Amino acid sequence: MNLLPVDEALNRILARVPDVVCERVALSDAAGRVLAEPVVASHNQPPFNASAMDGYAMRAADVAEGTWLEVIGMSQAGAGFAGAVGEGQAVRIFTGAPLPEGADTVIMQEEAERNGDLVRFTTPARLGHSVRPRGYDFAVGDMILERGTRLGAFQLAVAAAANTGTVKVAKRPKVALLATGDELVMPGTPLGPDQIVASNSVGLAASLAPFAETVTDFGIARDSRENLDAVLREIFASEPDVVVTTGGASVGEHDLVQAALVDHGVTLDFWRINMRPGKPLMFGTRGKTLVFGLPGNPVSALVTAEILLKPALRHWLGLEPVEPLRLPLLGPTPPNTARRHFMRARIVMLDGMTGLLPISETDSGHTSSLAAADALIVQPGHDPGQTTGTVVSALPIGLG
Ligand SMILES: Nc1nc2c(c(=O)[nH]1)N[C@H]1C(S)=C(S)[C@@H](COP(=O)(O)OP(=O)(O)OC[C@H]3O[C@@H](n4cnc5c(N)ncnc54)[C@H](O)[C@@H]3O)O[C@H]1N2
Ligand code: MOO
Repeated sequence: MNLLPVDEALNRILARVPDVVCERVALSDAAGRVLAEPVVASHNQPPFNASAMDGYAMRAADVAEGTWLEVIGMSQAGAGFAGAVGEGQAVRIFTGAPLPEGADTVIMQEEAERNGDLVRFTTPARLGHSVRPRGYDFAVGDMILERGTRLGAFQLAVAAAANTGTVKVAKRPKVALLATGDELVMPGTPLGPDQIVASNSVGLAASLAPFAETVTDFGIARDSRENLDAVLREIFASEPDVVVTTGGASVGEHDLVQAALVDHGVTLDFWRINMRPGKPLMFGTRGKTLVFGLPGNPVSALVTAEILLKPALRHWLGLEPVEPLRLPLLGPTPPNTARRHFMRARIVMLDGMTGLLPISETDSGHTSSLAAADALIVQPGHDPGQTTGTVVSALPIGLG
């Protein structure tokens, strides 16, 4: 049987991903989005030399043990001292307030002794101490955030600090999901004889949502061409960017998905990959729409989403690929078949060493073991099995 190598499958998918399309959004709507244009500082931060402490500002050279300085005024955040600090003088200052002209150092109030308008210090002055110089955080023209950065809490905060009102981000794809199978019922439904709860679309929706503008679940199509055709018509009429079906991808008589997709105008690029789980995955395009036919087995569906779908969506948004981890095995791995194996594993600390604890369960219908996994060990085809301590590659999973 002709099975496509995993890397070639991924390259063929990535080749079909369109170039990043930009859109401008308010910073307040940008959480989780990926920058399509860098954020560049248009002002200095802090905009002026600022105190990092509540205390006193003076010239370091004037501070000596027992020497009293005259307190000539106050500098508060938002209301700096208008004058200048001269020899033998100090200004009461608060955190974030502008350092007055003439002053070069701040000493915190815990190290000051105040007597009326006079102040002296219990420690020597260190020139420039407790002063944040103008532009110390970032200066005009600095690239604060690169293109391809995902905007999390810290990135949004620095963009806000840089006075950014809107950002240019990558437009996200609209994703359509469809489960197929006569045996499936929606989660929460009492099970009848021979029925199985449809779990794939719930998992896939969560997996893909961080990369998508919308993830629309088109429910369950039955194993009849009539029903499948009706749902596919509805899906394609909604003009999705990415369609993901699960089930019916294999060779059984009820595996109708491939023929139906082709009849609905999908050009099949490949079917069947040299990986486990996930062998019967199909991929094609319909115009600009990417179409993934994932296997029905729940572990196969969610693992192929990690290995092939999420990298495609990352590429869509201009995000760099996730680098594999290199970690020691905390238990042995068994010999592999000819297919590249993405083996479930937990990342744990054992005897002070962080490593990969292989999960022995390899069945592609065994969902509870996948729920316990943090990573997939990448076991090459024909790997003879590795001993504890061997450093191997693994992909972190379940991350946005
Ligand atoms: N003769 C062969 N049989 C099979 C082969 C093969 O090469 N020759 N490949 C096996 C492999 S590998 C996989 S993977 C599966 C994939 O099969 P399908 O994509 O056709 O999936 P189904 O038959 O529709 O379902 C398989 C399994 O998964 C359950 N399922 C389906 N959809 C869902 C869902 N949305 N949520 C939860 N569970 C779902 C379904 O009930 C079945 O138990 O084929 C092997 N067979
Ligand atoms: O590829 Mo199937 O996913 O091995 O069970």
